[in-house]
Amino acid sequence: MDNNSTTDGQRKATANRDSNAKTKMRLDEKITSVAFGRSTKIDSDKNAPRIRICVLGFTAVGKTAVVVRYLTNRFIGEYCSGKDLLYKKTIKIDGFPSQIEIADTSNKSVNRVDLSSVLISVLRLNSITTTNKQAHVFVQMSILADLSFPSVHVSWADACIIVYSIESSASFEAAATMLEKIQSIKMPFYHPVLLLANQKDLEHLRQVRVEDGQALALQNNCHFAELSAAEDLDGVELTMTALFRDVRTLKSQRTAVRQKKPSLMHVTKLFSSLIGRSSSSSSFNETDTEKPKLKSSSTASSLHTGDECEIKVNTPTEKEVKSNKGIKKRPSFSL
Ligand SMILES: Nc1nc2c(ncn2[C@@H]2O[C@H](COP(=O)(O)OP(=O)(O)OP(=O)(O)O)[C@@H](O)[C@H]2O)c(=O)[nH]1
Repeated sequence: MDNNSTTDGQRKATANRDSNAKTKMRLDEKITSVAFGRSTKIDSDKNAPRIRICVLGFTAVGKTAVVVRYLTNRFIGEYCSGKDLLYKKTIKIDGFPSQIEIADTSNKSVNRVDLSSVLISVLRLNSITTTNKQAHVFVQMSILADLSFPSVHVSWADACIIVYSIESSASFEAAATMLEKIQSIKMPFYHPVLLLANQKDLEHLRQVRVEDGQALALQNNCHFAELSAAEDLDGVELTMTALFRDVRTLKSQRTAVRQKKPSLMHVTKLFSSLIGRSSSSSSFNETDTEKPKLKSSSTASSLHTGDECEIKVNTPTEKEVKSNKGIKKRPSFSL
């Protein structure tokens, strides 16, 4: 009995030490990791563009292993998972700093719906005939499967990395479904996705051919790489950097387009000046050369106050009219 409790105590102490070591590993090299959704100060260049990545995939395919490998250059073997984590680091891409934020999602996350408990309540609620019950459960299951999908993380991200393992065809099928869901969330915009086949070192256990991965990536217009987080440090580095570069280029292109887009103010001004010009040209053909100015003034004021100010400078106010200020006086003749 005593022996057992001592062993338990020792096991707990070892587990604590291990988890502390893992946390330490995550926090060095200026990497911050927090629960997804919490805000932290980033110890970095605030002007550097931000790149947000969401890593998702089937259970135990090496999502955390890939992220930690990229951020720390290390492969540890066992990772404390079970919750969604957000890693932050400032890196240089082609010599320019970028703030990288990587959301590492976990299928065991307590933040998302606890599938088993919801499923049990669904089954309890079903007091109908067996056939109907089966159909019902099937529908509920598909809804629940959707609830487990990290839609919030995907919407938040600029790009996604879907990880599967070459030794698990189930993880490959899950990756295909996730790809579809991402496209449906991000439509109609192009959203960079990296389809990452991990655990390449387990060649003898391979279930997914490299051609199948390539074909799926091609069908969905996304990046593809097959590597091993355990053995291929350069591969992880190059693949991730290529994705970040793609995101950065895309973001700067979108910003440029947004800046070029005429603002509402611009459009209104343009419109009012066009209306002003057209009305003035039509009235210009009439008789009085002074009239267009007055007409354009009234049209502009109803459309845009900015133009009104400009034009009013030349238009005498009621007060000015009364005091005869601002009106060209006719030369007076005295007999
Ligand atoms: N052989 C080999 N094992 C790997 C590789 N990448 C990860 N693993 C192992 O796969 C297991 C799962 O790795 P994790 O990184 O925790 O996987 P995960 O997808 O984050 O897991 P969940 O968040 O629990 O879904 C661990 O035991 C890792 O050591 C790899 O490239 N090769």
